[in-house]
Amino acid sequence: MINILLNGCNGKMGQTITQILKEYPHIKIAAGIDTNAVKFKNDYKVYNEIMDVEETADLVLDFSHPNSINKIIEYCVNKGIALIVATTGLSELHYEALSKASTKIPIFQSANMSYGVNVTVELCKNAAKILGKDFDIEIIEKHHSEKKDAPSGTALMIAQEINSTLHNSLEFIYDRHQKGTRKPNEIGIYSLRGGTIPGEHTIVFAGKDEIIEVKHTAFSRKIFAEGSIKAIEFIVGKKPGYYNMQDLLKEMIISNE
Ligand SMILES: NC(=O)c1ccc[n+]([C@@H]2O[C@H](COP(=O)([O-])OP(=O)(O)OC[C@H]3O[C@@H](n4cnc5c(N)ncnc54)[C@H](O)[C@@H]3O)[C@@H](O)[C@H]2O)c1
Ligand SMILES: O=C(O)C1=N[C@H](C(=O)O)CCC1
Repeated sequence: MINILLNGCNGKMGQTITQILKEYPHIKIAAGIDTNAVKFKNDYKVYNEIMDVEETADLVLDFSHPNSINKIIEYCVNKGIALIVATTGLSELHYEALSKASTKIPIFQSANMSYGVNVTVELCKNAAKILGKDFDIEIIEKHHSEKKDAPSGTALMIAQEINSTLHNSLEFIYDRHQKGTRKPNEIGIYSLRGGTIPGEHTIVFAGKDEIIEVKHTAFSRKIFAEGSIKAIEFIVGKKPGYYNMQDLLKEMIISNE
């Protein structure tokens, strides 16, 4: 049995995970944490504050807000348990804190828990290696109207991965208003917000007289929850370190061979 603490349990992802975990008897939510005391029919106790949690657990799964990162890092390091961070909108300081903590505990961080998006990243990196010099690359992301951060963590992750294959030569542009003509070393990242869109990312490779688009569409939040379950199974028993979806996929490929 794997026992988890679910940070942000009363949010959209917290509730999606609560529902999906009912189909996985080997993973139990020992307790939830949420600053919003709204009463859902959770079959686990919900705390306002992680430091007050009395239940023991193997790890913390976080789908909340960047304002809780420092506290959950402190909690996991003190307890010597693993941490999975799916929250987006993190700052450089948050990443530094996660990296420091990963010398003591296993940390899994991914702006997108779906397999599909992580395969999309690989496709785009390969395309960028071949087309990067001659094609202009731009990213368009669409999400629901309640999303707090922009651009999405996924769009930033895709841009960073593409940039790393192009020797970090790209300048990130988030807004073209009054910017003038596009420069060849730019990568544009644009956000649309509306309705209940669970998530859509389109990566455009625009060349002379031709265009390639790589697009991933999430039809529901279930894909992020299913990926989180794989991340839970992956991180349990791991040595301290900083892990991500690529590590999980590599392990899956090896076990499938
Ligand atoms: N990595 C992924 O695959 C993935 C997928 C979906 C969403 N997300 C990210 O997960 C986060 C949550 O998304 P959501 O759609 O569930 O948002 P949401 O706003 O519906 O839920 C967030 C929940 O966190 C709670 N919360 C806020 N501050 C908190 C704190 N300090 N401590 C504990 N709880 C706190 C809120 O009360 C709320 O219930 C966002 O950052 C989002 O971008 C990541
Ligand atoms: O609904 C959200 O919020 C999502 N956030 C992640 C992001 O910022 O990339 C993943 C997709 C859904």
